[in-house]
Amino acid sequence: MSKLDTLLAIPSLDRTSQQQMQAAVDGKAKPPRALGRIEELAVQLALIQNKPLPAVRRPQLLVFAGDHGLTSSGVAAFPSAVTVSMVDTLLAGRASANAFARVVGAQVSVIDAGVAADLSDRQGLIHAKIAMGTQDASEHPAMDMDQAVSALLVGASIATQAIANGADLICLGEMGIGNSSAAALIIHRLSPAPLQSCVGPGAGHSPEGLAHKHKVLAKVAARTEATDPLDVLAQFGGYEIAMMAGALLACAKARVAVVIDGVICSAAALVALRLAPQAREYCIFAHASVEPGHKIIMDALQAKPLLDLDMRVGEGTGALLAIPLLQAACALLSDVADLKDVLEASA
Ligand SMILES: O=C(O)c1ccc[n+]([C@@H]2O[C@H](COP(=O)([O-])O)[C@@H](O)[C@H]2O)c1
Ligand SMILES: Cc1cc2nc[nH]c2cc1C
Repeated sequence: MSKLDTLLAIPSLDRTSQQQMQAAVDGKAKPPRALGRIEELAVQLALIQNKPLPAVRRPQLLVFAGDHGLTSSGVAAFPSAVTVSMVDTLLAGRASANAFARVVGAQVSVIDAGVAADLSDRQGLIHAKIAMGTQDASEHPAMDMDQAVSALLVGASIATQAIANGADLICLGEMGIGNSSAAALIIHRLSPAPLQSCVGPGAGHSPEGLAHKHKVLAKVAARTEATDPLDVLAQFGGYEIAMMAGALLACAKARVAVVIDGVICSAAALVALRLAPQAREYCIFAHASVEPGHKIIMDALQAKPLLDLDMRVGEGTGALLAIPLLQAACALLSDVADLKDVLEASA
């Protein structure tokens, strides 16, 4: 069995105790189903962790960073060099994700998946660079198959390590100028939906800039008819997307819940779940990105994000904001009285 086959051999979520967990939630001191989706999360976490009292005490955010050769075709409003600057900002604890992580008590790790700069001198960075950014996908596949598979496996081993170090919840996030283009192409091929409906302004675009992005991405899409998930990943990139997909699969394998951020992270989830659909039940979709491709993924995966805050930053910001909801779901099971005791006391 290849390493990839081993990673993809994920057992389906064991639902043996589902009725029992549902009964525990139903028996809490509240009107039936009155805590709505928090109740669903409680059951999901109990099944994932295989414990009647699941807990989220050591959440960990993994922010994967990578650059995209396609930016040389002018698909992004910001220059590629912003990827390095934001990696430095994340390392300095000054990005939105760091601020939110402090609020919710999460640890943050930043990973160089494929930034187009030598970052070997950066302290505190996880050095996992596969290449100095992807190839320009308008001319060539963004990466070759070996690079795509390596990135999946490296992402998986980073998540596995975080879990071995004690993380009981993994949040995924990314940073990469140009990666909304890679995400749009992946969504188009794997959902599948017309390319035009998958393309949005990304980190920001003038109407003219967005029209140019549509044109370039149509040319990229016309270069290949790939629909196989691994092939699509290799054709369109990028390294941070591949590593997030691998990390998601490793979480499912380790029975750890994994929180999915915005549109780029969700595109990585789409790749992972096309490769191993059983991993779906370990995923928590945190928030509805305003980027149009996000809703297409949610529909394709029959997922409903927890939050809708008009966000589109990335970095794992939305995933972090879902942590208190997950902790509330755990507290429902551990801290709330039983309805029968309340009713007996009132009799
Ligand atoms: O998370 C999202 O839904 C999201 C939506 C649009 C843009 N982003 C962020 O913006 C960057 C990609 O945008 P772009 O325009 O450079 O392709 C990348 O660093 C992402 O983290 C993130
Ligand atoms: C400033 C900036 C911060 C980001 N964080 C994630 N993606 C980003 C894109 C930009 C442009």
